[in-house]
Amino acid sequence: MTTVFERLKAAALSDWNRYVDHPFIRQMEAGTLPQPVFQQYLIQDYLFLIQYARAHALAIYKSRTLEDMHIAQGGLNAILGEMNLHVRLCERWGLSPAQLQAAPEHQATVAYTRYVLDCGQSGDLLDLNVALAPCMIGYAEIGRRLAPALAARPEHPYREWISEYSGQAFQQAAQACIAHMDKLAAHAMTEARFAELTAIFAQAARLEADFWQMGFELADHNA
Ligand SMILES: Cc1ncc(CO)c(N)n1
Repeated sequence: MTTVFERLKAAALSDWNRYVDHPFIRQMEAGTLPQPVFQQYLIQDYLFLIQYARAHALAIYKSRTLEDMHIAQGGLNAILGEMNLHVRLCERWGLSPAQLQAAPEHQATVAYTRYVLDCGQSGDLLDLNVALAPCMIGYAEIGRRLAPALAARPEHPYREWISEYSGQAFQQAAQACIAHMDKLAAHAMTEARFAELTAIFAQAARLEADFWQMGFELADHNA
């Protein structure tokens, strides 16, 4: 059976591909991504995850059943766990969590996180899950794609990042997200609704591509 996620991805394929196949990802895979670009990205991603955790918490609030609440809680836990990666890597560069939190949010971070939060505030749990989906499922797809680069190169500079997203915990969180969208759509999906959801999904995918691009811009700016 085709999942709602597969239908959304097919309907927004060019935006999806610009996100998961961005030069940032290609350079990361090859190990040629400049370190300052990665650092700027990761600092913004820490700020992103704080807001993104709020969006998962909003999904708990938007849940009308305990079952949905538990699923949303699983998503929240995955995000809070993911931030350990950011703290660990940034610590090595001499940045404490307090310093990370004090960094100014870039427009791309503000745009993406507040867009997702607004989808949840103005819409229902399905709208919110579709807005959250490119993040969870896209990073899992990227993790799987980049994992073979680690086997080929034991000293890969982006080993920890790739391991995080290709790892079982994150892969499972992405699978849960796919299954949850199917469950919610079984109650609420019409063809008109699908068109609206595609617009949300495509917008979030474009905001993801802008997020990668921001790393290059900030590194250029600070050079
Ligand atoms: C921008 C962005 N999208 C998705 C993820 C995966 O949680 C992340 N950490 N950051």
